[in-house]
Amino acid sequence: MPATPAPEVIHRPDERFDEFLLAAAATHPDHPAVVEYTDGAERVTTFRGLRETAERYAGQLDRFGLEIGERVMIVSDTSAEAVALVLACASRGLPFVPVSPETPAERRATIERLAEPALCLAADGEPETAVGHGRFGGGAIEVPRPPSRRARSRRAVTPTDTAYIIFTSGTTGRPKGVVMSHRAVVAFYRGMMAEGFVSVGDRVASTSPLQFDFSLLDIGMALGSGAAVAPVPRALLRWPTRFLKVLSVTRATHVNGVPSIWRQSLRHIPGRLADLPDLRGVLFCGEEFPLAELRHLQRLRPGIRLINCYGATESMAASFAEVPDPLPADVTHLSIGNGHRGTDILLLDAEGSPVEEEGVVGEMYLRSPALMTGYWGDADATDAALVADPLEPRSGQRLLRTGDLAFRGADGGLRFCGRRDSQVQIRGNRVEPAEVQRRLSAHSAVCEAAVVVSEGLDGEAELCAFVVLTDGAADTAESDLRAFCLRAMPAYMAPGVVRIVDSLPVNQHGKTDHRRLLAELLTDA
Ligand SMILES: Nc1ncnc2c1ncn2[C@@H]1O[C@H](COS(=O)(=O)NC(=O)C[C@H](N)c2cccc(Br)c2)[C@@H](O)[C@H]1O
Repeated sequence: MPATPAPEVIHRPDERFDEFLLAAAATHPDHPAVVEYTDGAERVTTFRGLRETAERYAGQLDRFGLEIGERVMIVSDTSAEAVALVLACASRGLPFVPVSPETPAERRATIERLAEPALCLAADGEPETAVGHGRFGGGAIEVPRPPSRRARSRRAVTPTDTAYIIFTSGTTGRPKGVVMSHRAVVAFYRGMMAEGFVSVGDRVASTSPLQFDFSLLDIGMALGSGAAVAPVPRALLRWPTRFLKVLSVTRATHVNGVPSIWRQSLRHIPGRLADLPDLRGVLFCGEEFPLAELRHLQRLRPGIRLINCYGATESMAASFAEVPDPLPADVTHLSIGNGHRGTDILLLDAEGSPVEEEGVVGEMYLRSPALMTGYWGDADATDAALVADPLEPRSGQRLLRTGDLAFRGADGGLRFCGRRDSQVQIRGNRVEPAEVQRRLSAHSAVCEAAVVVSEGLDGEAELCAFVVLTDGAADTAESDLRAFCLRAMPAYMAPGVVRIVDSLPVNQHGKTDHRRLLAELLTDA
């Protein structure tokens, strides 16, 4: 008798963000929705419990008489309480603005000045005195000085209303607020569900801060499928033994995160990675996963499902691509696929014409119902990112101009190969630093590499490489690494400076922090 398939979660068309995430409460009320790790044990919140707490928070929010569209800033990491508050805000049409508790005060003040939230609620911390500031916990919201009541002119929440605003660092250093509607987020979630990564009863470990939309992917991937999200406490993430202990205690079947979350475990306790009996899938995004590390992970976990998820906050993500198991030795770029179901990634040249030939680099443009509404309060930046369809400008359809470069592989799948604005001219030749970084990462003695561009003594752009060696390769010299590059690329692409360092800095999202590397160069100059 074949095992009866797990009952499906029932989704209705045009669900609000919260309705999508709580759909499983109707069919699987007693299944785990959030599995938290506290003091060495798991604490489970079921879908019924999550829905009840969300309803309590929604009732608390009603007391303030806010207008649909008024923002609620939430200062918290991912937790059952924070997810419940997010659901409550979405049910009332109040865009939530997630901010990490470790966000520097000045940046938080900037985001607050830009977003002008009606409420600013922290999971814990000192009692607030400013108007609208307060705390949330246990289904209750306390705001010592509530905001003035609003005149309410909107009657109902519509799918094109804003579900959340995520502030990412813009190239100018001024945070850009990415405005995402209910319709866009749910369209992305449906595209992701079509990939069938997780099912009822699974547990998705989430390793990104709530302010990073990757955490919202994790929450949607889990709850939308009737599975549980298992937030990994930020403080434990940086200790490999504790990180793996959390995965073991919460019985994580999937782990989502940027590539750097695996680095220390792969380097120092690879054997322990083999010990996690429930783990069967890893989804990564945000930057390229160094291939040597990826192959190491595959050797330790034969049969594990590795998903390369590509995308920008402006569309949550754009594509999912399975990593071949094992990854063939001659592969130099991972596929990012061609866009998840319901999207289409166009590859266009500088003139806006389609690039058809294999191996030719173009810029990716994304056609998708999951595109952002725009950047908060920045119409010019919005118009630069959401452009008329270059293939049919008359349609009025807007595409996301990603700023990302790619080429098509032999299998038709796209290969990411850097950002348009990171290209440099060196001695008259166009160079993509990511290409040099990939070459250095392919050296057997290298376990991490990053390449930044600085100004050389002659005022020319110069490639500077920072390299972390594998434990057994301490005697590898910078000259060996430069020679390794020269064997595969023209001289102008070989880094002028090669620094061997103990580790690479990562930003608050866990991505290699190129800005900090540049700053180190300038201070040493
Ligand atoms: N898989 C890859 N290979 C290589 N380069 C990648 C990948 N995914 C991104 N990137 C780069 O990161 C940029 C975007 O940065 S971002 O806006 O901070 N957002 C992010 O990184 C995270 C991004 N929102 C995301 C990705 C997946 C799921 C979710 Br949910 C969210 C992209 O434009 C790319 O340049």
